[in-house]
Amino acid sequence: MWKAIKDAIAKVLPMTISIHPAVDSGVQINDTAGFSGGTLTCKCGSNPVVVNISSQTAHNHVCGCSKCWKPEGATFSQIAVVSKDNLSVGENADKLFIIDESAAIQRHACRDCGVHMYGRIEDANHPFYALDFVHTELSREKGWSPPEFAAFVSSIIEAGTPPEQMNAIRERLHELGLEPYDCLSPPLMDAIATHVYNQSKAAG
Ligand SMILES: N[C@@H](CCC(=O)N[C@@H](CS)C(=O)NCC(=O)O)C(=O)O
Ligand SMILES: [Zn+2]
Ligand SMILES: [Zn+2]
Repeated sequence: MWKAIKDAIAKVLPMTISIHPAVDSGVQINDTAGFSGGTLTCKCGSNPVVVNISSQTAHNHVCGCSKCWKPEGATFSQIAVVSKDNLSVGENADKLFIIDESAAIQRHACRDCGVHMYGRIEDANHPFYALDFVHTELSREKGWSPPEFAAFVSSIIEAGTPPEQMNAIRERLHELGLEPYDCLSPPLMDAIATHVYNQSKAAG
């Protein structure tokens, strides 16, 4: 329903493209100084899942892939990382289930509202092992690190965005200061490649 309305509007008014509610009116530059975490709450009206995070996040970005959780009507998700040692489930952990146990990122979602509360990498050989992926928009606290770039932009086509809208969407991302990439940002891709090189060197 939302998607049909959004597509119809985008056809006549391309500038109304919604990237994500957290950035659609401009990326919020919060006061991040001294910020050391907060709580994420799922969308359930009663017995919500609560996740505690005891650090600032890193590498916040918007992601266009089909696997990351997006709020209703959004084209992208917003996602950042924290060390798994700084994340714990505070309430209603029994409501969480893993969306896809075979995925690199094990996304723990609320079975009642569907929100992904955190995504964990369990494979010790993965470049991002020991990091958890989180959506800080689920928190009421201000001060989380703002999104810095847009990842997996071409992937939004897989979820139904018409390819003809891609120029306008990439332009909008530029305008917001979120450089669009079709995978991750160059520093993150370099970190992955360095990890692969070091692993192959260690293996001889
Ligand atoms: N084109 C694919 C891309 C999926 C993808 O590779 N997503 C990235 C960014 S979240 C990833 O690292 N996925 C690992 C995983 O989902 O476990 C899609 O849209 O589904
Ligand atoms: Zn929920
Ligand atoms: Zn993603």
